[in-house]
Amino acid sequence: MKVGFIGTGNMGGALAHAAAQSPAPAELLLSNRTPEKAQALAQQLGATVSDNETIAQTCDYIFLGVKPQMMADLLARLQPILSRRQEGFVLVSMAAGLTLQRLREMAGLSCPILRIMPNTACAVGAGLTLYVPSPEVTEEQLSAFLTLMSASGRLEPLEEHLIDAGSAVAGCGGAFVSLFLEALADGAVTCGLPRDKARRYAAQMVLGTAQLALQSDQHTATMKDAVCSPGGTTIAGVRALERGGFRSAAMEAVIAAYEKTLALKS
Ligand SMILES: NC(=O)C1=CN([C@@H]2O[C@H](COP(=O)(O)OP(=O)(O)OC[C@H]3O[C@@H](n4cnc5c(N)ncnc54)[C@H](OP(=O)(O)O)[C@@H]3O)[C@@H](O)[C@H]2O)C=CC1
Ligand SMILES: O=C(O)[C@@H]1CCC=N1
Repeated sequence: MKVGFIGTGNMGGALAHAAAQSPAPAELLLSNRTPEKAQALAQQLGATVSDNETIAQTCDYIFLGVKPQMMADLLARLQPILSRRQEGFVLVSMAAGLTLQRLREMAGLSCPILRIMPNTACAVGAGLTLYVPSPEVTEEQLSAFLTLMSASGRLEPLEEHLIDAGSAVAGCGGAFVSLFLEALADGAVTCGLPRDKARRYAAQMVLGTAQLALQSDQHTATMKDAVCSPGGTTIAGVRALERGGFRSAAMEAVIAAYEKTLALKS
């Protein structure tokens, strides 16, 4: 199987990392506007540097890793090549906000398309990828895609009308949590902890808390109560977060990301 990545930036690159770890080895072709980026990644992954046209002509799965605003131009350029092939390939779009219908219009084709919403943790096997296949995607194509991406972390099907809301938390949330990690580390550094320890402790604690939330049936409110001793240290910190509008800020971040995703459609 041949798998091509057009656009090997933050997200395309992370998915290429995952594809390189697939239990069903595939030949990986990488193309990027700035070729040095594709070259560096190809060296790391044992992949081949290619170009958009070759990928469109030869690959079974064509990952489109460009910004949503660049997708129309890219697909218009690929359209003559893809229309000559007619079948035997799947377009995989990771672009925020672009619906299957919009992608079909841009490609000028009713070919198999997988609309996915991954996150950057796919690079280390701890990602979450939401996906919605177009009706043209066969069971075999979907199954091969899921195997190809199985080293990326969890893969979950989602109805298309929910994918923008899912994207606001699963796709964008990594940036919000990174800010939180940075702030936690800054707090600990202010209290005298060396920077490397502060960063590591914060990341390990967030990882562990997320695992506890996923693996136990506890509500997060119960998890919070279990850390807060009456009259103790944690509740003093919780009070400070509430004073700063922490929960409201986190909600607003997700809602703002969702609203911006909707704006990308227009
Ligand atoms: N970053 C994330 O966490 C997530 C991103 N996404 C989606 O992934 C897509 C890419 O985002 P992201 O990786 O962050 O963006 P980046 O800017 O990091 O990557 C985009 C890449 O596409 C390359 N590129 C642009 N035009 C072309 C072209 N015509 N041919 C080949 N390569 C091209 C760019 O090259 P150059 O090196 O020259 O800039 C760049 O490396 C977006 O659609 C976004 O919505 C989805 C989920 C999460
Ligand atoms: O910021 C963005 O537009 C992309 C989409 C989801 C996460 N990052």
